[in-house]
Amino acid sequence: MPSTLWTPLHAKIHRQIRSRQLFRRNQRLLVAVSGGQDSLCLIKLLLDLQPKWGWDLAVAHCDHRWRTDSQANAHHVENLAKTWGSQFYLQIAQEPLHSEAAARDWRYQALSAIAINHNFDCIVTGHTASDRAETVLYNLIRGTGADGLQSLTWQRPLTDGIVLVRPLLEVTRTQTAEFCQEFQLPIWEDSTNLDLKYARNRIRQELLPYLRSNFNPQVESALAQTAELLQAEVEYLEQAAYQLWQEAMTELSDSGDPPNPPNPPLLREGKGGWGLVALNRRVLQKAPLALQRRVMRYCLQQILQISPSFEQIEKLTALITAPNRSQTDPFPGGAYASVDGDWIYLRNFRL
Ligand SMILES: Nc1ncnc2c1ncn2[C@@H]1O[C@H](COP(=O)(O)OP(=O)(O)OP(=O)(O)O)[C@@H](O)[C@H]1O
Repeated sequence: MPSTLWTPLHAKIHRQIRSRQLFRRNQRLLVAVSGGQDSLCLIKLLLDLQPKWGWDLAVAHCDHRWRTDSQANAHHVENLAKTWGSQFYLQIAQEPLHSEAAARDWRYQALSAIAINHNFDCIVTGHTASDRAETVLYNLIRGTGADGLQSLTWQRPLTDGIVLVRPLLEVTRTQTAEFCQEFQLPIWEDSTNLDLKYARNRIRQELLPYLRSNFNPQVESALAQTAELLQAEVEYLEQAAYQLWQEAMTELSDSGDPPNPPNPPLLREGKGGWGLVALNRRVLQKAPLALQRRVMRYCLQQILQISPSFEQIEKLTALITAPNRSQTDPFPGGAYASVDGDWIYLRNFRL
């Protein structure tokens, strides 16, 4: 990289990394670079901050093979890595990936594989405040709760001791574009970003500009701020719900055995998950609805091995106050829940 000019953005990111403890000194960082403006801005900032922090930076690129220019894109990033003197790792999809969701899943697997094979415990991506705003809108429209709205977080565990870090979450796409222009970074334009058949592109190109001109010129930052606020609230709720879950399940030993079936284990683990969960209703009845729903979601996740729907969670939550002997309709796969006195039993007969 030609210039080591220190800009306000350098200072901001340096501060963020320190105050949020995103990275350690001398850490090995695997930076995911697509070649677009956000990840080029990211790698440039990290390369410039590198002397202060002593990081060992490497570049990873994933070729989804979904565009005719994807191989050329990969070469472009490889050449850039060479000019920066950085190690370069490439993963190529075995077959072309055409849906956004499939591409994302494969990309995280591919990045994790590089990290595991080459001893990195941290993968860094260039997600921005604009991505955060789009995610808030996208998930709001789909009807996810607070968890979906806050889902782009600064840090999240990916797999096997590898953490994903997103240091640009308070930087907008306008800012990354200006930064790339200032440093003349050679952006690889992704033609699919313009394709309006993808919901995300319609949010980016149609919905957000509409909201900006008709409701709030700062709508991106406002939505990103909403995600930031919700992140802390979801973290708090998760901790409280986890504690309640433990209490609802451990009450058994304090209050004697549940009536039926006699002496069941609280959790019986089968091949792919749990076969039986027993929850104490008296413990759950004292808790607020927000926590009751979360506990029921955990249980269904364990039993059904999928992310449960709103209706499924509501059905199970209703059993907390339902009359004795109440029962739910079967959940997918045949699992069902029933009330026996102070206890809710959730059974999955497949396990
Ligand atoms: N093909 C890829 N190879 C490596 N990393 C990628 C790739 N695609 C995306 N990423 C990483 O995921 C982040 C967010 O992905 P998104 O799909 O929003 O990428 P994008 O629109 O291509 O963004 P960017 O402008 O950073 O290229 C990127 O900033 C980058 O760090």
